Amino acid sequence: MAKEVVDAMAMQRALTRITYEIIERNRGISNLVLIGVKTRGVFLAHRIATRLHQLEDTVVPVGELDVSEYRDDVSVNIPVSKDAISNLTAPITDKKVVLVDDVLYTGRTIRAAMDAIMDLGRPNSINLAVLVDRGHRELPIRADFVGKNIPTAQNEHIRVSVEEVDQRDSVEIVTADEATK
Ligand SMILES: O=P(O)(O)OC[C@H]1O[C@H](OP(=O)(O)OP(=O)(O)O)[C@H](O)[C@@H]1O
Ligand SMILES: O=c1cc[nH]c(=O)[nH]1
Repeated sequence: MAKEVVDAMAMQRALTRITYEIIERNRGISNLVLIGVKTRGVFLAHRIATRLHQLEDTVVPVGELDVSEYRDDVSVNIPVSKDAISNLTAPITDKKVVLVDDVLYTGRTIRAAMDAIMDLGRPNSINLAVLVDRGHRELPIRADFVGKNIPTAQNEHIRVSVEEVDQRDSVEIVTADEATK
């Protein structure tokens, strides 16, 4: 059975709060680049960029990162490469990078994401924004901006749905069995 823990309004509010926190933490948004982790992190990054544009009247670039082949727990461990990042035209050296993902769990995806970014150049800083932190980290990684902390059991799964691909915005806790359906 799925239990909704964040509805569409709450997701919008969380993304708006994260946007304000990004502006505050960076004392503005000059030199900022957002990098969304596929799949749903990319859509969340674009939503944050839209809010940044509305609030600061500045277009912040959004890169798209696909680390699915590069995580260290898949059977073939291919070294992460800068080619995993698309849509970015300007160099990221000296930029303040904010990585955006929907769920932070073991931290392995974010570790792979940081490898890909460091392969591209030397950013001034990398911060992490996630919609949900569900705990159970296996690496020393934490998020700087969190939409909602949702304590979970190992055998549960967080399912994030976004309008752009799932025709609705929500966060649900589902059983591991349901997650594979
Ligand atoms: O902290 P971790 O243990 O790495 O888990 C978090 C990652 O898992 C999910 O991606 P998934 O691999 O399911 O791909 P998807 O986003 O395309 O569904 C989620 O979107 C995060 O990227
Ligand atoms: O619960 C989880 C764990 C990893 N990735 C998800 O999307 N949900």
